[in-house]
Amino acid sequence: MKAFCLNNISKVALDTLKGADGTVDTIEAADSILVRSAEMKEMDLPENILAVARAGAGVNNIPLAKYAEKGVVVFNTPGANANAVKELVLAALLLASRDLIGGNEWVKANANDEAIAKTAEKAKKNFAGTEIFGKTIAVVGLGAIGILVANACIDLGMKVVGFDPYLSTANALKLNSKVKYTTDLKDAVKTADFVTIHVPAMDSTKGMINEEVINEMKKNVAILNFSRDTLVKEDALGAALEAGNVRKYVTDFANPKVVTFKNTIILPHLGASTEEAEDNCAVMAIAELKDFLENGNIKNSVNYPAMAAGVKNGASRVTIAHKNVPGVINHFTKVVADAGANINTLLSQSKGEFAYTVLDTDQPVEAKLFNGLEGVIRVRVI
Ligand SMILES: NC(=O)c1ccc[n+]([C@@H]2O[C@H](COP(=O)([O-])OP(=O)(O)OC[C@H]3O[C@@H](n4cnc5c(N)ncnc54)[C@H](O)[C@@H]3O)[C@@H](O)[C@H]2O)c1
Ligand SMILES: O=C(O)[C@H](O)COP(=O)(O)O
Repeated sequence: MKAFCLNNISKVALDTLKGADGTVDTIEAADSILVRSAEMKEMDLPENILAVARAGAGVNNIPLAKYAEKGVVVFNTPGANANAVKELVLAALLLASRDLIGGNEWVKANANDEAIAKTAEKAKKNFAGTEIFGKTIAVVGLGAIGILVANACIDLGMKVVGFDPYLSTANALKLNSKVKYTTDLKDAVKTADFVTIHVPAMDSTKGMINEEVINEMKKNVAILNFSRDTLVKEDALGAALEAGNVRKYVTDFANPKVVTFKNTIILPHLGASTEEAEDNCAVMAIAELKDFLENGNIKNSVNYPAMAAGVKNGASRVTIAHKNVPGVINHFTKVVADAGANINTLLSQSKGEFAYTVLDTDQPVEAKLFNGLEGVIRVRVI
Protein backbone atom coordinates (compact mmCIF):
# COMPACT_ATOMS: atom_id res chain seq x y z
CA MET A 1 0.00 0.00 0.00
CA LYS A 2 1.40 3.35 -1.10
CA ALA A 3 -1.10 5.95 0.03
CA PHE A 4 -1.06 9.63 -0.88
CA CYS A 5 -2.71 11.74 1.84
CA LEU A 6 -4.81 14.64 0.58
CA ASN A 7 -5.52 15.77 4.15
CA ASN A 8 -3.80 15.36 7.50
CA ILE A 9 -4.45 11.76 8.50
CA SER A 10 -4.02 10.47 12.06
CA LYS A 11 -0.35 9.78 12.74
CA VAL A 12 -1.32 7.05 15.21
CA ALA A 13 -3.01 5.16 12.37
CA LEU A 14 -0.28 5.82 9.78
CA ASP A 15 2.37 4.64 12.27
CA THR A 16 0.75 1.18 12.27
CA LEU A 17 1.81 0.70 8.61
CA LYS A 18 4.77 -1.65 8.31
CA GLY A 19 7.03 -3.20 5.64
CA ALA A 20 6.09 -2.18 2.11
CA ASP A 21 3.03 -0.30 3.37
CA GLY A 22 3.27 3.43 3.90
CA THR A 23 2.58 6.86 2.50
CA VAL A 24 4.19 8.52 -0.51
CA ASP A 25 4.78 12.20 -1.32
CA THR A 26 3.28 12.36 -4.80
CA ILE A 27 0.04 11.11 -6.28
CA GLU A 28 2.02 9.64 -9.22
CA ALA A 29 3.86 7.28 -6.84
CA ALA A 30 0.69 6.17 -5.04
CA ASP A 31 -1.74 3.27 -5.52
CA SER A 32 -4.37 4.81 -3.24
CA ILE A 33 -5.56 8.05 -1.64
CA LEU A 34 -6.49 8.84 1.95
CA VAL A 35 -8.72 11.91 2.23
CA ARG A 36 -10.99 13.77 4.65
CA SER A 37 -12.87 16.84 3.36
CA ALA A 38 -10.49 17.92 0.56
CA GLU A 39 -12.49 18.76 -2.56
CA MET A 40 -11.90 16.12 -5.25
CA LYS A 41 -14.77 16.97 -7.61
CA GLU A 42 -12.48 18.55 -10.20
CA MET A 43 -9.64 16.10 -9.64
CA ASP A 44 -8.74 13.71 -12.46
CA LEU A 45 -6.94 10.73 -10.97
CA PRO A 46 -3.91 9.22 -12.70
CA GLU A 47 -4.22 5.56 -13.82
CA ASN A 48 -2.03 4.34 -10.94
CA ILE A 49 -4.75 5.17 -8.36
CA LEU A 50 -6.87 2.10 -7.60
CA ALA A 51 -8.82 3.27 -4.58
CA VAL A 52 -9.78 6.29 -2.45
CA ALA A 53 -10.60 5.99 1.25
CA ARG A 54 -12.49 8.83 2.92
CA ALA A 55 -11.50 8.81 6.61
CA GLY A 56 -14.96 9.96 7.66
CA ALA A 57 -18.62 9.71 6.70
CA GLY A 58 -19.53 12.37 4.13
CA VAL A 59 -18.45 11.70 0.53
CA ASN A 60 -19.99 14.80 -1.06
CA ASN A 61 -16.43 16.00 -1.85
CA ILE A 62 -15.74 12.96 -4.07
CA PRO A 63 -17.06 12.36 -7.63
CA LEU A 64 -18.27 8.80 -6.97
CA ALA A 65 -19.72 7.98 -10.40
CA LYS A 66 -16.77 9.49 -12.28
CA TYR A 67 -14.32 7.40 -10.26
CA ALA A 68 -16.46 4.25 -10.61
CA GLU A 69 -16.26 4.72 -14.39
CA LYS A 70 -12.46 4.55 -14.02
CA GLY A 71 -12.65 1.46 -11.79
CA VAL A 72 -11.52 3.45 -8.75
CA VAL A 73 -13.23 2.05 -5.64
CA VAL A 74 -14.20 4.70 -3.07
CA PHE A 75 -14.55 3.76 0.61
CA ASN A 76 -15.77 5.63 3.68
CA THR A 77 -15.69 4.74 7.38
CA PRO A 78 -19.28 4.36 8.60
CA GLY A 79 -19.82 5.22 12.24
CA ALA A 80 -16.14 5.78 13.02
CA ASN A 81 -16.65 9.43 14.00
CA ALA A 82 -20.30 9.20 15.10
CA ASN A 83 -19.63 9.51 18.83
CA ALA A 84 -17.56 12.66 18.31
CA VAL A 85 -20.41 14.28 16.40
CA LYS A 86 -22.99 13.13 18.95
CA GLU A 87 -21.03 14.77 21.77
CA LEU A 88 -20.75 18.04 19.83
CA VAL A 89 -24.49 17.99 19.07
CA LEU A 90 -25.17 17.64 22.81
CA ALA A 91 -22.91 20.65 23.40
CA ALA A 92 -24.84 22.51 20.67
CA LEU A 93 -28.13 21.73 22.42
CA LEU A 94 -26.80 23.34 25.58
CA LEU A 95 -25.29 26.28 23.68
CA ALA A 96 -28.69 26.87 22.09
CA SER A 97 -30.39 26.78 25.50
CA ARG A 98 -28.03 28.64 27.84
CA ASP A 99 -26.10 31.74 26.80
CA LEU A 100 -22.71 30.29 27.70
CA ILE A 101 -20.94 32.13 24.90
CA GLY A 102 -22.52 35.51 25.84
CA GLY A 103 -21.74 34.94 29.52
CA ASN A 104 -18.13 34.03 28.84
CA GLU A 105 -17.69 37.04 26.55
CA TRP A 106 -19.10 39.28 29.31
CA VAL A 107 -16.57 37.95 31.82
CA LYS A 108 -13.67 38.46 29.40
CA ALA A 109 -14.86 42.00 28.62
CA ASN A 110 -14.99 42.80 32.35
CA ALA A 111 -11.71 41.15 33.26
CA ASN A 112 -10.28 44.39 34.70
CA ASP A 113 -13.22 44.95 37.03
CA GLU A 114 -11.92 44.48 40.59
CA ALA A 115 -15.49 43.90 41.77
CA ILE A 116 -16.27 41.36 39.04
CA ALA A 117 -17.60 38.75 41.48
CA LYS A 118 -20.28 41.22 42.62
CA THR A 119 -20.98 42.69 39.17
CA ALA A 120 -21.38 39.18 37.74
CA GLU A 121 -24.25 38.50 40.13
CA LYS A 122 -26.07 41.51 38.68
CA ALA A 123 -25.15 40.73 35.05
CA LYS A 124 -26.15 37.06 35.07
CA LYS A 125 -29.85 37.75 34.40
CA ASN A 126 -28.81 38.74 30.87
CA PHE A 127 -27.55 35.23 30.17
CA ALA A 128 -30.33 33.11 31.69
CA GLY A 129 -31.73 30.27 29.59
CA THR A 130 -33.95 27.22 29.54
CA GLU A 131 -33.43 23.53 30.27
CA ILE A 132 -33.48 20.73 27.72
CA PHE A 133 -35.16 18.23 30.09
CA GLY A 134 -38.74 17.63 28.92
CA LYS A 135 -38.26 19.45 25.62
CA THR A 136 -38.85 17.82 22.23
CA ILE A 137 -36.16 17.24 19.62
CA ALA A 138 -36.67 16.08 16.03
CA VAL A 139 -33.79 13.99 14.71
CA VAL A 140 -33.70 14.13 10.90
CA GLY A 141 -31.78 11.06 9.70
CA LEU A 142 -31.34 8.01 11.92
CA GLY A 143 -27.98 6.69 10.77
CA ALA A 144 -24.83 6.21 12.84
CA ILE A 145 -24.97 9.75 14.28
CA GLY A 146 -28.75 10.26 14.40
CA ILE A 147 -29.27 7.06 16.42
CA LEU A 148 -26.65 8.09 19.01
CA VAL A 149 -28.12 11.60 19.27
CA ALA A 150 -31.70 10.30 19.58
CA ASN A 151 -30.80 7.78 22.29
CA ALA A 152 -28.67 10.28 24.24
CA CYS A 153 -31.52 12.81 24.18
CA ILE A 154 -33.90 10.20 25.61
CA ASP A 155 -31.34 9.59 28.39
CA LEU A 156 -31.31 13.36 29.06
CA GLY A 157 -35.07 13.34 29.61
CA MET A 158 -36.10 14.78 26.27
CA LYS A 159 -38.95 13.69 24.00
CA VAL A 160 -37.53 12.51 20.68
CA VAL A 161 -39.14 12.24 17.26
CA GLY A 162 -37.04 10.44 14.66
CA PHE A 163 -37.43 10.84 10.90
CA ASP A 164 -35.76 8.55 8.35
CA PRO A 165 -37.75 6.92 5.54
CA TYR A 166 -34.75 4.67 4.77
CA LEU A 167 -34.01 3.54 8.35
CA SER A 168 -32.00 0.29 8.20
CA THR A 169 -33.09 -2.73 10.25
CA ALA A 170 -29.75 -2.71 12.07
CA ASN A 171 -30.25 0.92 13.13
CA ALA A 172 -33.93 0.37 13.98
CA LEU A 173 -32.81 -2.30 16.46
CA LYS A 174 -30.42 0.20 18.10
CA LEU A 175 -33.05 2.95 18.45
CA ASN A 176 -34.48 3.48 21.95
CA SER A 177 -38.12 2.37 21.88
CA LYS A 178 -39.14 5.71 23.44
CA VAL A 179 -38.24 7.49 20.18
CA LYS A 180 -41.39 8.30 18.20
CA TYR A 181 -40.61 7.23 14.64
CA THR A 182 -42.12 8.88 11.59
CA THR A 183 -41.55 8.88 7.83
CA ASP A 184 -43.11 12.34 7.44
CA LEU A 185 -40.65 15.24 7.81
CA LYS A 186 -43.31 17.87 8.53
CA ASP A 187 -44.86 15.60 11.14
CA ALA A 188 -41.40 15.16 12.72
CA VAL A 189 -40.64 18.87 13.09
CA LYS A 190 -44.01 20.32 14.03
CA THR A 191 -43.81 19.70 17.81
CA ALA A 192 -40.06 20.13 18.13
CA ASP A 193 -38.22 22.68 20.25
CA PHE A 194 -35.01 21.55 18.52
CA VAL A 195 -34.44 20.09 15.06
CA THR A 196 -31.12 18.35 14.44
CA ILE A 197 -30.04 17.26 10.94
CA HIS A 198 -28.08 14.03 10.29
CA VAL A 199 -28.60 13.06 6.65
CA PRO A 200 -25.92 12.87 3.94
CA ALA A 201 -25.61 15.69 1.40
CA MET A 202 -26.86 14.28 -1.90
CA ASP A 203 -28.95 15.62 -4.79
CA SER A 204 -32.05 14.17 -3.09
CA THR A 205 -31.41 15.86 0.27
CA LYS A 206 -30.09 19.24 -0.92
CA GLY A 207 -32.26 22.04 0.51
CA MET A 208 -34.59 19.59 2.29
CA ILE A 209 -34.94 22.02 5.21
CA ASN A 210 -36.73 24.59 3.05
CA GLU A 211 -39.27 27.37 3.65
CA GLU A 212 -42.20 24.93 3.70
CA VAL A 213 -40.54 22.71 6.31
CA ILE A 214 -39.38 25.69 8.41
CA ASN A 215 -42.94 27.06 8.33
CA GLU A 216 -44.17 23.80 9.91
CA MET A 217 -41.83 24.30 12.89
CA LYS A 218 -42.91 25.88 16.18
CA LYS A 219 -42.03 29.53 16.67
CA ASN A 220 -38.83 29.71 18.73
CA VAL A 221 -37.41 26.44 17.43
CA ALA A 222 -33.62 26.00 17.40
CA ILE A 223 -32.06 24.23 14.40
CA LEU A 224 -28.80 22.31 14.75
CA ASN A 225 -26.89 21.39 11.59
CA PHE A 226 -23.82 19.23 11.98
CA SER A 227 -24.36 17.46 8.67
CA ARG A 228 -23.75 19.85 5.72
CA ASP A 229 -24.77 23.45 4.94
CA THR A 230 -26.37 22.54 1.59
CA LEU A 231 -29.14 20.61 3.38
CA VAL A 232 -30.70 23.90 4.49
CA LYS A 233 -32.19 26.52 2.15
CA GLU A 234 -30.24 29.39 3.63
CA ASP A 235 -32.40 32.25 2.31
CA ALA A 236 -35.42 30.73 4.04
CA LEU A 237 -33.41 30.15 7.21
CA GLY A 238 -32.05 33.73 7.19
CA ALA A 239 -35.58 35.12 6.87
CA ALA A 240 -36.85 32.89 9.70
CA LEU A 241 -33.98 33.96 11.97
CA GLU A 242 -34.62 37.60 11.09
CA ALA A 243 -38.34 37.26 11.89
CA GLY A 244 -37.56 35.42 15.15
CA ASN A 245 -39.43 32.30 14.06
CA VAL A 246 -36.21 30.32 14.39
CA ARG A 247 -34.56 31.53 17.60
CA LYS A 248 -31.13 29.93 17.06
CA TYR A 249 -29.13 28.16 14.34
CA VAL A 250 -26.13 26.18 15.54
CA THR A 251 -24.02 24.82 12.71
CA ASP A 252 -20.64 23.28 11.98
CA PHE A 253 -20.43 24.91 8.55
CA ALA A 254 -19.29 28.48 8.00
CA ASN A 255 -20.01 30.05 4.61
CA PRO A 256 -20.16 33.68 3.43
CA LYS A 257 -23.95 33.82 3.67
CA VAL A 258 -24.58 32.15 7.02
CA VAL A 259 -21.96 34.25 8.82
CA THR A 260 -24.15 37.32 8.14
CA PHE A 261 -27.22 35.84 9.88
CA LYS A 262 -28.24 36.80 13.40
CA ASN A 263 -28.74 34.38 16.28
CA THR A 264 -26.25 31.85 15.00
CA ILE A 265 -23.44 29.87 16.58
CA ILE A 266 -21.07 28.77 13.84
CA LEU A 267 -18.20 26.33 14.34
CA PRO A 268 -15.35 25.60 11.89
CA HIS A 269 -16.34 21.98 11.03
CA LEU A 270 -15.26 20.49 14.37
CA GLY A 271 -17.65 17.51 14.47
CA ALA A 272 -15.08 14.80 13.79
CA SER A 273 -12.07 16.67 15.12
CA THR A 274 -11.33 14.59 18.19
CA GLU A 275 -8.23 12.44 18.66
CA GLU A 276 -10.44 9.38 19.01
CA ALA A 277 -12.52 9.98 15.88
CA GLU A 278 -9.49 10.88 13.77
CA ASP A 279 -7.73 7.67 14.86
CA ASN A 280 -10.86 5.49 14.41
CA CYS A 281 -11.55 6.83 10.92
CA ALA A 282 -7.96 6.49 9.73
CA VAL A 283 -7.54 2.98 11.17
CA MET A 284 -10.73 1.84 9.41
CA ALA A 285 -9.81 3.58 6.13
CA ILE A 286 -6.34 2.00 6.09
CA ALA A 287 -7.77 -1.46 6.84
CA GLU A 288 -10.24 -1.08 3.95
CA LEU A 289 -7.49 -0.02 1.53
CA LYS A 290 -5.11 -2.80 2.59
CA ASP A 291 -7.73 -5.54 2.20
CA PHE A 292 -8.67 -4.17 -1.22
CA LEU A 293 -5.09 -3.79 -2.46
CA GLU A 294 -3.87 -7.13 -1.07
CA ASN A 295 -6.93 -9.34 -1.56
CA GLY A 296 -9.32 -7.42 -3.79
CA ASN A 297 -11.97 -7.41 -1.06
CA ILE A 298 -14.39 -4.47 -0.77
CA LYS A 299 -15.89 -3.35 2.53
CA ASN A 300 -17.75 -0.07 3.01
CA SER A 301 -17.50 1.17 -0.55
CA VAL A 302 -19.86 3.93 -1.65
CA ASN A 303 -19.52 3.32 -5.41
CA TYR A 304 -18.85 -0.43 -5.79
CA PRO A 305 -20.57 -3.47 -4.27
CA ALA A 306 -19.21 -5.30 -1.22
CA MET A 307 -16.93 -8.27 -1.87
CA ALA A 308 -15.78 -10.69 0.85
CA ALA A 309 -13.65 -13.27 -0.97
CA GLY A 310 -11.12 -13.87 1.81
CA VAL A 311 -7.56 -14.55 0.64
CA LYS A 312 -6.48 -15.83 -2.79
CA ASN A 313 -7.43 -19.46 -3.37
CA GLY A 314 -5.20 -20.64 -6.23
CA ALA A 315 -2.43 -19.44 -8.54
CA SER A 316 -4.10 -16.15 -9.54
CA ARG A 317 -6.83 -13.95 -8.22
CA VAL A 318 -8.39 -11.86 -10.98
CA THR A 319 -10.50 -8.90 -9.83
CA ILE A 320 -12.64 -7.22 -12.44
CA ALA A 321 -14.47 -3.92 -12.01
CA HIS A 322 -17.08 -3.85 -14.74
CA LYS A 323 -20.44 -2.55 -15.90
CA ASN A 324 -23.49 -4.41 -14.59
CA VAL A 325 -24.58 -5.80 -17.99
CA PRO A 326 -25.92 -9.27 -18.93
CA GLY A 327 -23.57 -11.98 -20.17
CA VAL A 328 -20.23 -10.64 -18.91
CA ILE A 329 -19.56 -13.52 -16.51
CA ASN A 330 -19.81 -15.98 -19.43
CA HIS A 331 -17.09 -14.02 -21.22
CA PHE A 332 -14.85 -14.12 -18.11
CA THR A 333 -15.22 -17.88 -17.59
CA LYS A 334 -14.54 -18.52 -21.29
CA VAL A 335 -11.30 -16.50 -21.07
CA VAL A 336 -10.18 -18.62 -18.10
CA ALA A 337 -11.08 -21.89 -19.88
CA ASP A 338 -9.31 -20.78 -23.08
CA ALA A 339 -6.21 -20.09 -20.96
CA GLY A 340 -6.34 -23.72 -19.79
CA ALA A 341 -7.13 -22.82 -16.19
CA ASN A 342 -9.81 -24.00 -13.79
CA ILE A 343 -11.86 -21.64 -11.60
CA ASN A 344 -11.52 -22.32 -7.86
CA THR A 345 -13.70 -19.38 -6.75
CA LEU A 346 -16.12 -17.17 -8.64
CA LEU A 347 -17.90 -14.36 -6.81
CA SER A 348 -19.75 -11.46 -8.41
CA GLN A 349 -21.73 -8.59 -6.92
CA SER A 350 -23.44 -5.58 -8.42
CA LYS A 351 -24.43 -2.12 -7.17
CA GLY A 352 -26.48 0.00 -9.56
CA GLU A 353 -24.74 0.21 -12.92
CA PHE A 354 -21.43 -1.16 -11.62
CA ALA A 355 -20.35 -4.68 -10.69
CA TYR A 356 -17.28 -6.46 -9.37
CA THR A 357 -16.17 -10.02 -9.97
CA VAL A 358 -13.43 -12.08 -8.32
CA LEU A 359 -12.06 -15.24 -9.97
CA ASP A 360 -9.48 -17.50 -8.31
CA THR A 361 -7.80 -19.80 -10.84
CA ASP A 362 -5.65 -22.89 -10.39
CA GLN A 363 -3.20 -21.76 -13.12
CA PRO A 364 -1.76 -18.26 -13.54
CA VAL A 365 -3.78 -16.03 -15.89
CA GLU A 366 -2.93 -12.56 -17.19
CA ALA A 367 -4.98 -9.37 -16.83
CA LYS A 368 -4.61 -8.50 -20.51
CA LEU A 369 -6.84 -11.47 -21.45
CA PHE A 370 -9.82 -9.67 -19.92
CA ASN A 371 -9.08 -6.16 -21.10
CA GLY A 372 -11.32 -5.09 -23.97
CA LEU A 373 -14.15 -7.49 -23.08
CA GLU A 374 -17.57 -5.80 -23.13
CA GLY A 375 -18.24 -3.80 -19.96
CA VAL A 376 -14.79 -4.35 -18.43
CA ILE A 377 -13.46 -1.25 -16.65
CA ARG A 378 -10.39 -2.39 -14.75
CA VAL A 379 -8.68 -5.75 -14.20
CA ARG A 380 -6.11 -6.65 -11.59
CA VAL A 381 -4.31 -9.94 -11.06
CA ILE A 382 -3.16 -10.57 -7.48
N1 LIG B 1 -19.79 17.76 11.35
C1 LIG B 1 -18.98 16.74 11.09
O1 LIG B 1 -17.80 16.80 11.30
C2 LIG B 1 -19.57 15.46 10.56
C3 LIG B 1 -18.99 14.23 10.94
C4 LIG B 1 -19.54 13.07 10.45
C5 LIG B 1 -20.61 13.12 9.56
N2 LIG B 1 -21.12 14.33 9.21
C6 LIG B 1 -22.26 14.42 8.30
O2 LIG B 1 -23.31 13.66 8.84
C7 LIG B 1 -23.88 12.86 7.83
C8 LIG B 1 -24.50 11.63 8.46
O3 LIG B 1 -23.47 10.84 9.02
P1 LIG B 1 -23.77 9.36 9.56
O4 LIG B 1 -22.47 8.81 9.98
O5 LIG B 1 -24.91 9.39 10.51
O6 LIG B 1 -24.23 8.67 8.19
P2 LIG B 1 -25.15 7.39 7.99
O7 LIG B 1 -24.99 7.00 6.57
O8 LIG B 1 -24.87 6.38 9.04
O9 LIG B 1 -26.63 7.93 8.23
C9 LIG B 1 -27.33 8.70 7.32
C10 LIG B 1 -28.80 8.41 7.51
O10 LIG B 1 -29.53 9.34 6.72
C11 LIG B 1 -30.65 8.65 6.21
N3 LIG B 1 -31.21 9.36 5.06
C12 LIG B 1 -30.78 9.37 3.77
N4 LIG B 1 -31.57 10.15 3.03
C13 LIG B 1 -32.51 10.65 3.86
C14 LIG B 1 -33.62 11.51 3.69
N5 LIG B 1 -33.91 12.04 2.50
N6 LIG B 1 -34.38 11.80 4.76
C15 LIG B 1 -34.08 11.30 5.98
N7 LIG B 1 -33.06 10.45 6.21
C16 LIG B 1 -32.28 10.14 5.16
C17 LIG B 1 -30.13 7.26 5.87
O11 LIG B 1 -31.20 6.32 5.79
C18 LIG B 1 -29.22 7.00 7.05
O12 LIG B 1 -29.91 6.34 8.09
C19 LIG B 1 -22.71 12.58 6.89
O13 LIG B 1 -23.15 12.24 5.58
C20 LIG B 1 -21.94 13.87 6.91
O14 LIG B 1 -22.47 14.77 5.94
C21 LIG B 1 -20.62 15.49 9.69
O1 LIG C 1 -18.35 13.67 7.00
C1 LIG C 1 -17.53 13.62 7.91
O2 LIG C 1 -17.01 12.56 8.32
C2 LIG C 1 -17.21 14.88 8.62
O3 LIG C 1 -17.76 15.99 8.04
C3 LIG C 1 -15.79 15.04 9.05
O4 LIG C 1 -15.02 15.73 8.11
P1 LIG C 1 -13.45 15.91 8.41
O5 LIG C 1 -12.85 14.54 8.38
O6 LIG C 1 -12.95 16.79 7.31
O7 LIG C 1 -13.33 16.55 9.75
